[in-house]
Amino acid sequence: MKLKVCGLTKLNQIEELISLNTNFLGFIFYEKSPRYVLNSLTLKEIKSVKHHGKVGVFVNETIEQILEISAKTELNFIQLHGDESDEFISELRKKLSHEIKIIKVFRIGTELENLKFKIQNLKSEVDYILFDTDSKSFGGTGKSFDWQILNDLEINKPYFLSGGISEENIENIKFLNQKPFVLDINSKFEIDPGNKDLEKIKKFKNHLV
Ligand SMILES: O=C(O)c1ccccc1NCC(=O)[C@H](O)[C@H](O)COP(=O)(O)O
Repeated sequence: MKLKVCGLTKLNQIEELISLNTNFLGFIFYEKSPRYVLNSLTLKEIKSVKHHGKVGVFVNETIEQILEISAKTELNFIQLHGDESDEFISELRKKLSHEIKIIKVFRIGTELENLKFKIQNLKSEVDYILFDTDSKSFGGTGKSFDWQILNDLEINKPYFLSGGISEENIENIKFLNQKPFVLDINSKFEIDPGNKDLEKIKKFKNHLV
């Protein structure tokens, strides 16, 4: 399983995570997040990060903004974390460079009825799925959802698992029929929002081998 560390805001921590072979680096471009990256880093600084797994996280952002930010920062993945429609994704795909992959987020809350249908009818324009816990703040809550729900789904794309992943619950991965392609960690590995606890991340990485 691969690892994504999301909500990065510090260049020295990013460099250390790269040296630890972290597979995906998540940058949040959502102003309301306490991990909004542009409060700490410039577009140029994000561009200067040399890595093939740079993920930009967007919440109900316009296509123009996504295109502008991804071009200026040289993102490799666009994570759509809001309520983006199929039409929006198709439009974005047409305009986005084909080297950039799209991750569509499914936030899991109490509304489970349409989930099966949505996953089965997912547009081919989507390259990866990410499952997170639903909340008013969209993400970064540190709360996990009931992973058993995933065992009732036919997941036809590689998926990222997120939402409160920590050393305490990682063992439960063994109960999943289809294993995640990537584990996405965030607030459970922070000293404060955007400031990662690298020692804790190093320790966690031992669970992935
Ligand atoms: O982390 C945020 O502040 C955030 C805010 C709004 C949308 C997405 C956000 N994070 C995106 C992620 O991919 C997180 O890793 C994911 O939500 C899990 O976070 P956590 O529950 O803290 O492990």
